[in-house]
Amino acid sequence: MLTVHAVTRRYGNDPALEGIDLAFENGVYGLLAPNGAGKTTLLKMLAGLLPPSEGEILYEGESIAALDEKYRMRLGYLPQRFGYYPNDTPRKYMQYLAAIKGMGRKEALERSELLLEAVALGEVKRKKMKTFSGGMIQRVGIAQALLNDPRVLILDEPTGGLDPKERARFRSLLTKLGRERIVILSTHVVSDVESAANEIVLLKNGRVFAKDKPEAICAMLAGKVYETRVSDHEVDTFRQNYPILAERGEAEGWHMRFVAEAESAMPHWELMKPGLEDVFLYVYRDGERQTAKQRLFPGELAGVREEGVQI
Ligand SMILES: Nc1ncnc2c1ncn2[C@@H]1O[C@H](COP(=O)(O)OP(=O)(O)OP(=O)(O)O)[C@@H](O)[C@H]1O
Repeated sequence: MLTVHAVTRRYGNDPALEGIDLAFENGVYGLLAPNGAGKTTLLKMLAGLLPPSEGEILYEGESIAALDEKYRMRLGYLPQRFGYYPNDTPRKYMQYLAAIKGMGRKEALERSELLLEAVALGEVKRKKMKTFSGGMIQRVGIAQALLNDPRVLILDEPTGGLDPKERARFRSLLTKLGRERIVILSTHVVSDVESAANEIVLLKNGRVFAKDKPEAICAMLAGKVYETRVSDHEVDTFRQNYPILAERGEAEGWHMRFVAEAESAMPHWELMKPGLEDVFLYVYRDGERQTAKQRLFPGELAGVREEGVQI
C-alpha cells in the first residue's frame, strides 16, 4: 500500500498542492485534471523525486524518503519527457538502463525482449529510435519503466502522442499491469482512464476533489445531464442559463448537452446517463488554473451549490 499523508507542496510561497491524503492498493488509478493542476507535482512526490513541503508518503507503512534505494527498486517511473540517444535502438537503450539498475546481462536481455514484445515493438527493436513516431517512443518509455518488474508504476501522461489504436493497446496493457501492482497514471484525456482505471482521482484547487470508482464519479451528475434542441434565437440565453457540456449546430438550431437540476427540467428535455467526460467538463468548467490558494468551499466533495447545481 502506498499512502499520501497530509502532503502539501509549495513552489516558493505558492501551494501547488495542499493537504493531500490518498491511499493506493494494487490496481489502476487515473489522476485526471487539467494542465497545471498539480498532477506532475504529485507524481514526482510519489516517485520520491520531489520532497513534500509538509506531510509524508509511506510505502508499506515506511516513509519512502527513509526507504530511499529500497523504494526505488520497487518503483517504475515514466516522466512526461524522457531522455534517450536518437541513434540507440530500443534494445540497446533497455539494456543500458537495465545495467544502471544493476541487472545481469542475461536477465537484462530476456526482460527487455519480453517487454518490447509486450508493447508491440518486437519487430523494430533493432531500429534506431530517431526513426520512431512519438507513440513508438512513448511505448519504449513504458517498457523501460517496467524493467525491474516494479510494484509501483507511475506514468506521467503516458498516452501523449499515441494514436487511437495505440491508446486501446495501452489500456489493455494497463489493465494487465494493474492486477498485481499499483499503477498510477496522469492524464487530461478522459477516455484514457474511463474504462481502464479502477479508481479516478480528480484534483481541483490544489486538493483532492474526488477519489472513487469511475461509476461513482459519474454518479455525481446522475439525474442532472440533459439534452435538448434549442433554436438559433434562444441559444445565447440558454448558454448563459446552463453549464454546457457539448453542443452541435444543426440545420434547424442547436443540439445541446447540459447540466440542470431535476426540479427545473422541462418535459421535452431528454435525461441522459452522465459519463466521466461530462463530470470532467463540469468540474473544470471555469477553465482557469486554480491553485490551493483559491480554496474549495469546505465540504465541496459532499456537495455544494455551484450555479444552482448540486454535486
Ligand atoms: N519547479 C517549479 N517551480 C515553480 N512552480 C512550479 C514548478 N513546477 C510546477 N510549478 C507550478 O505548480 C503548478 C502545478 O504544476 P504541475 O506541473 O504539477 O501540473 P500538471 O497538472 O502536471 O500540469 P501539466 O499536465 O501541464 O504538466 C503549476 O502552476 C506550475 O506552474
